[in-house]
Amino acid sequence: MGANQSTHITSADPLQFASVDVTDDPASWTTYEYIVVGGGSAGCVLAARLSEDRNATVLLLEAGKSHLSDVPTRIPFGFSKIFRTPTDWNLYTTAQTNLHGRETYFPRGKILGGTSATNALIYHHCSPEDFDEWVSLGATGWSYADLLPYFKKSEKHTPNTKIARTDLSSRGLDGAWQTRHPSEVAPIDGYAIEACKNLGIPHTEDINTPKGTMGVTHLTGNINSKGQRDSAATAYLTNEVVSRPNLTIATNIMAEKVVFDESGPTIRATGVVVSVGPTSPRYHVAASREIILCAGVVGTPQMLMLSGIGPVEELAKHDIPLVHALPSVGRNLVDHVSTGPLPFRAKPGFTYDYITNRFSGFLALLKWYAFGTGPLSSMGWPSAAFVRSTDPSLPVSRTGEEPIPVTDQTSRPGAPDVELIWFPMTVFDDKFAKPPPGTHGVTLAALLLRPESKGNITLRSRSIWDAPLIDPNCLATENDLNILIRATRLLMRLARTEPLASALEFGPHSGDKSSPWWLCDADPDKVTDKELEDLLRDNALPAKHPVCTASMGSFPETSVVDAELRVHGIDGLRIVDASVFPSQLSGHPCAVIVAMAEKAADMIKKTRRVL
Ligand SMILES: Cc1cc2nc3c(=O)[nH]c(=O)nc-3n(C[C@H](O)[C@H](O)[C@H](O)COP(=O)(O)OP(=O)(O)OC[C@H]3O[C@@H](n4cnc5c(N)ncnc54)[C@H](O)[C@@H]3O)c2cc1C
Repeated sequence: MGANQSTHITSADPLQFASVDVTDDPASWTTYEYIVVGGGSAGCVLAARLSEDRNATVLLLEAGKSHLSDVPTRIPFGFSKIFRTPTDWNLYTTAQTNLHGRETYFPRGKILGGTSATNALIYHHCSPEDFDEWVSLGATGWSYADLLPYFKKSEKHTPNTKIARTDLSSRGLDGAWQTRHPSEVAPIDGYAIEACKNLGIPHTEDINTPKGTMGVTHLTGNINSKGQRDSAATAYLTNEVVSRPNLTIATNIMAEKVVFDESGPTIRATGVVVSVGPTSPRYHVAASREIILCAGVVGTPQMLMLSGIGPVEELAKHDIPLVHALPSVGRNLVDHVSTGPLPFRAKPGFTYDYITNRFSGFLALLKWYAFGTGPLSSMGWPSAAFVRSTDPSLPVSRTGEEPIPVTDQTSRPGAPDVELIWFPMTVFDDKFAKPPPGTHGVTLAALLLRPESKGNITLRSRSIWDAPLIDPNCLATENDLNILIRATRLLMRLARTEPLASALEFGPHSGDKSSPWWLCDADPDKVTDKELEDLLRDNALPAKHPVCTASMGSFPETSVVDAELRVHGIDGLRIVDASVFPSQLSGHPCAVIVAMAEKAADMIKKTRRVL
């Protein structure tokens, strides 16, 4: 099937859209104007927007399967059930020196919709101040004011004043991507919110406004009117979009590398090599205007390096011919760091632990399927508190003692560096293992939102089929560790604040660190900072928000793309995904990535009109 034929979603037969690798002459390859690599959170937006112009032919390449008729990704509360399945890339970090050498799980979605189809559904603009920092780092045109129209363009928000008064002047009401509060949350949620208020954390009705993100809030999620997840694929790849004759969507296809025309005065990206397995034939497909990499924070730098763009020494290590040296490719990996799950015992009736019982779980599934309601329509983290670890009003130390020293890492004084969250079930590890029958609990966690520590993505081999080495370098600085120690003690205080305290059950303070409940029972005035440090080194995890591995900036020595998201020194190649963030946001990144893709689509369309 060629570029001009009617298409829907094709799977695993590159001959339907690409040319067999019989010649090096791109003129003989199947040609599209735009090739979008990676049908994830950003890629779906770009494919949909660029193909609005019926004269533009667009090919979307996705390594994972189609989202159509995939049920697990539709269940809002069930995202952890996707972990380590074929819908996930099954990635792990390298041994983390500062986490007692642990290799931690690093989930990423492998399906149309990408990680927006497998994440925790939290819709967040993040802090307006974060984007001021972006501008100061060379990302001209990416201030919060610049992005707000695209947040609005992408969102279709349905308010629910019974839960919170969202600020409709800052929210999109007729965009593609649905957001709303879940119709049901576990009772423990209200207790945690009230406890936050009693602890001195202000209540914020809507954190997605120019006023910023501080305070405790009911989160909005990407949930549709049927209580199902709305991913970038379900939102943007509608039946109308998928049936456009100028759009080809190819799934179960790996994009291996970009190829270039180096014969002219500038280097131009001309095509992509694809395959369906490590030993399958290679196929070529050409782009007459642009190739847009949307393969995510891991896939994009891996592809760039395999294509010959990256740090000279890294390419040389794998005998990859250098096309263009860009030392920042794969560098500057920053992820939020979570305390990891910290379970606290709850009294019966407050949590969703009962759905781990097979019969109750089945009833919950039926309820969700038939009515779109019940626990499975809820979000894992339906509310959260955004705070500053340096806030002198918050109890982050033992009574009467100075808190462990930290220096401020926030983007600006109005932005947070810590997020407190609560999951209405007992989780003993990141596998979300089933707790023993009869267990009732809430799992608390804190996220370090502005780590100083930076890691990198490097190549394991010169094959795209070998996952690259992922080193987020968690807790590499003392300051990162100390902020998380303050946050952990704050969580302990929150648990012992009414009315949450009355919904939980505490045992006597004990030194038994082998018990999963030791932090629950530990007295926040007795536990030492050293004990909390040991806990974090044993329990902390990258918080699944990695960014910056092909960052935006003005200089090729320190960044990979310019403010128009064009790869420095290469014509016809852009990057649109989490890898281009100039710095880490103090919040959840998916809404920003979708808004960024909306803005990028406008930029690309404008170029097309000019040419
Ligand atoms: C468990 C979890 C929970 C999270 N919760 C939230 C949350 O609640 N809110 C929030 O805002 N963020 C959350 N995030 C983070 C957020 O979802 C991601 O940062 C975001 O979706 C990344 O978007 P992206 O476009 O950069 O990449 P992705 O959405 O991951 O898209 C990349 C796509 O490229 C494809 N791909 C990769 N390599 C290739 C290749 N070589 N050839 C072809 N295709 C390829 C992938 O299969 C994927 O579809 C969470 C993440 C995880 C893992």
